[in-house]
Amino acid sequence: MTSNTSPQGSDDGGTTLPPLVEPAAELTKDEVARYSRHLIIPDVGMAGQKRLKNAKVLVIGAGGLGSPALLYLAAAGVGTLGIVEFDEVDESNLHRQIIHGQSDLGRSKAESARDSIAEVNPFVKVNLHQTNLTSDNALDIFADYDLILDGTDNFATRYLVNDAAVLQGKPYVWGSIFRFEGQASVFWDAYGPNYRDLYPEPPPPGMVPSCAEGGVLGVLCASIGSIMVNEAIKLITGIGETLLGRLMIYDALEMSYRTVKIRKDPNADKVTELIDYETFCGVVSDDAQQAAADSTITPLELKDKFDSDQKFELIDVREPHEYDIVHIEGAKLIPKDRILSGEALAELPQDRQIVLHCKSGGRSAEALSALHKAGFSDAVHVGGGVLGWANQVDQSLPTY
Ligand SMILES: Nc1ncnc2c1ncn2[C@@H]1O[C@H](COP(=O)(O)OP(=O)(O)OP(=O)(O)O)[C@@H](O)[C@H]1O
Repeated sequence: MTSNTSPQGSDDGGTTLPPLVEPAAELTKDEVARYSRHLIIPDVGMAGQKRLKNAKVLVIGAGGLGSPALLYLAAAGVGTLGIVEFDEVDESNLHRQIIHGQSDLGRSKAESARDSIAEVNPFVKVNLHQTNLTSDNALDIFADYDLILDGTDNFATRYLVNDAAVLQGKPYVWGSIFRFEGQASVFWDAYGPNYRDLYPEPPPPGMVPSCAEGGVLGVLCASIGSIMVNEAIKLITGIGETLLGRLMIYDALEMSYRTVKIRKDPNADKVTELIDYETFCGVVSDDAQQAAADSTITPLELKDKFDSDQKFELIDVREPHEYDIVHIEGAKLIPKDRILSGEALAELPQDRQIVLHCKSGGRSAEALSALHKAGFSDAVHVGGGVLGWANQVDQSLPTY
């Protein structure tokens, strides 16, 4: 998912920090052999590798960013890794979530990640937290770790991770990806800015498409995930200059990157407690929720409409390239933004009911709210969208 706004600023260098973790007492003979190419880098050396061994890193999400991050943290010799993940491996994950493979389809992502880590480095202890990270469990889970790495894809979890890290005085490595662009930074309220200094407010619901809606180049996950691990290693060992106070922006199409300064906002409200982040981020806007409350039909009800020869107009509000992947026979494509701007209203028939759908129901709910306001009071949308149709009505269709 991409970021809230385009940050402005100039870069004037990174931040050197004290090592986060004390060194472990010793490395075994096998560990010395395994990490020998690290040990002969003077900046890392025995002390740095022992710090990695003693480090406890919590990774939220074993998806696009979490996959390369977990593999490289494990390979680097981070002694304890925690994984927070509730989801299962889906076929559409495999082009980028390289910690999972074909035989893991349908398995718990957390368990699949644990098994891959054991292959990469059996010296790593892995703790599984097979749950959704929420305001109720975040502080308990974070308590056992030195450093948090956020590999998730939604704003509610990002603000939650930030606030829990602030409350516990812990550093937090953050990354985000969308199509060909990636961003990364380090937040540590005790020494510099936190995520809220960069993005004080979440974007309006529906304004920033997710990777599931907009797509992502698989290899971008490796580029940004490995930069996040690089930051984690520097924080743990105290070497180099971190991205604390800087935002790195990477463009894989242009093959360019830049960093901009992030300033701590002296007037920002202090984080004092965890809140309801779904509401804070308005995952679906109030207007859309209200519009959808009385005007949602199921994919099976849409099929009944087709079967009973009812007069209605089915409008697909996704983007043209999504329509090319899969669409419902008879649906007319009018992308959501053309409805929200009012531009497409004149194209809509007045003599029949309008039925909207998108991929899974979020965008069509936003468009539905606009249609109700424009006077199309009997318009409805299809909960579950084209994915629901493909799962419940026409299983021959592909999903994406
Ligand atoms: N609050 C949360 N707690 C635990 N895991 C989370 C939370 N929010 C997101 N995740 C996980 O973070 C991962 C993010 O991965 P990614 O951005 O590649 O998206 P995805 O959900 O796997 O795929 P897609 O968005 O294409 O369906 C997912 O595996 C998701 O389950």
